Amino acid sequence: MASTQGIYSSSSNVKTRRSLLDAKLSRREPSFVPVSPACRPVCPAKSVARDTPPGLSPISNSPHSMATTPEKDPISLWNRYVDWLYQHKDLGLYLDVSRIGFPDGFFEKMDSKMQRALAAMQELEMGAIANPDEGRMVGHYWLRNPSLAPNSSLRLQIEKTLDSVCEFANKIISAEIKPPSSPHGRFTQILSIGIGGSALGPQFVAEALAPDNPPLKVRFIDNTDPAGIDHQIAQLGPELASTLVIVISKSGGTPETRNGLLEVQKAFRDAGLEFSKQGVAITQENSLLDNTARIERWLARFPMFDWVGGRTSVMSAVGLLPAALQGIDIREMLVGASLMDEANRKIVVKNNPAALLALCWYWATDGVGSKDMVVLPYKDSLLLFSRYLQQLVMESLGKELDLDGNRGTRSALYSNDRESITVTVQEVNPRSVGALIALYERAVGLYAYLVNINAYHQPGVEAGKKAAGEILALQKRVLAILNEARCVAAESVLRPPRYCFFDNIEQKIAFDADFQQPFSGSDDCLLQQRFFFAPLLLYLSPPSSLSLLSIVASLLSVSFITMTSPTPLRYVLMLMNGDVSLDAFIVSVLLLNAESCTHPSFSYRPYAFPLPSQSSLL
Ligand SMILES: O=P(O)(O)OC[C@H]1O[C@H](O)[C@H](O)[C@@H](O)[C@@H]1O
Repeated sequence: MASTQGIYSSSSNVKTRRSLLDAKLSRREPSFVPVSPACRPVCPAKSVARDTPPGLSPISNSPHSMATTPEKDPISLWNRYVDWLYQHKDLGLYLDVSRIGFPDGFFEKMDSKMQRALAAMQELEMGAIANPDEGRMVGHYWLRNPSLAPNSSLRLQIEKTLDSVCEFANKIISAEIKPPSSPHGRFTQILSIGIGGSALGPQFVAEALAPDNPPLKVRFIDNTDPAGIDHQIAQLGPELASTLVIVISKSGGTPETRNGLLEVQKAFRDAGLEFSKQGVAITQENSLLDNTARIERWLARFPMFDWVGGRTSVMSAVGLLPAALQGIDIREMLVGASLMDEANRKIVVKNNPAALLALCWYWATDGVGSKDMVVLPYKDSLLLFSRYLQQLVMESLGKELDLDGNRGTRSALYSNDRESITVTVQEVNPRSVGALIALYERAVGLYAYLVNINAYHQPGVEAGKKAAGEILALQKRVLAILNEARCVAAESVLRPPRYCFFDNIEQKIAFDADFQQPFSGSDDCLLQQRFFFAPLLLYLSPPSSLSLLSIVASLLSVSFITMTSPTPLRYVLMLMNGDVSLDAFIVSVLLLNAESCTHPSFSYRPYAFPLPSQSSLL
């Protein structure tokens, strides 16, 4: 038996307990998933869901109660459990919503809204343009039942891709396709490079379902942190020669993924290996990645369809290929998801687990996302389900991620008036994992309809990627200036100079004062060209903005900044590199007349550092 629990906590309440709970949490790491729809206040002035319809009594005995106090009497609670328990016998899946405090009549009150949501879902499944921003259909449900695809060409695409995934995986596992220079004579490792929707699904499936000794072991590069990438490559060591590198990117142009690819390709070159003989791309046709893979003649390419969103792509080649290579029965996963989809089409809410979940979310969060959802997997192998759900819910329902903590048994939670939902599967196997994924995908879709938002478009994602392009260009210009200074300095002294001054840096790089640094902290997007010269003190003059400073910080991979006080309008910002000790400051940046230090990218703390004059340093 394996359970996962969704618990609802009001943000402020949970926040105060965060540090305590953070310390206690270990393997059963919860994820906090806001279910707030975008563009709505998090704290509602007035509850939408809790308006008890005329003639209905809230659960609490007190007529003045908000009906938020869950049922406490054990017999009533038992009756509630018996009344509401949803069971899917073929899937061995149980959904218990009895500890959500909705009153009698709530489901009836919501029925017309839910019926509209179900009808919209039906249209979506029939091929409606559910993502109007991009003029796209939304078809992840067809992936597990191609006969539902709105036309035969889409159906064939799905079936052909599934067949080719299975065929390729079999050939790799049986060593019919092998790496050119591996002493093992076959592929033994997978290195998957991708981020967000192109990483979390495959990671979850691997953690949940991979056998102890899979035919190929999988590793992931899912961030642009150079240390993390180096670590993965170092761990592979000589096995790089028998590693299948799968690069996953729907758009084919995500900078983080590209950085990972460039670093891995460099490792292949350094080891005298030919990357193209071991590289596989999963991406949309004609994307940058697709074209690169085609021109460089990589080992294989698999399509990602424009009608599948990244966060719901785990049943496409994105999730299926890595899973099949680990010996996971992907057809069973698809069967599980398809059976769950069938259940989720039922119009009687009590018989429809996704509708039940969506309505409970609606109730628990007042229909305006007034609480955060905490997901606690009670089974280690489902640990990553919470991370997977974070992205699914966060990107679909569009609120920033909030981290908080609550832990305890269900009854402890309940006695503290925490509402919760428990999903239980009899066994964690491909079928039940497929079903879990399908359950939440649909619940998110239905909930989005209930709160009147579109779960399928992604405003901000493309804008974010564009902004990333701008910052990369700016970083290059800053880097050129820093490197120029390094060359000049290197001519005059044998060891790296301790202090450096940069005049007119903003003019030199044509820095736009309004530029908003879209990333925080130490994103390092220029792995290939890292600035390796590290002066002790770096002066920027004239006054530079904190956005510019943050770019310098990212180039130097610094992890935090401190600020001197109390000199008004005069700041020394200490940038400290994570891998040096406190007394070995890598660089500090002197900003004169800097703007107010309230930039959200950094945390500041007073640091008693004497502000030296330039002459005393030289
Ligand atoms: O698959 P890609 O196009 O490389 O995108 C990977 C990921 O990029 C960002 O993180 C987006 O927020 C995600 O929605 C997306 O899944």
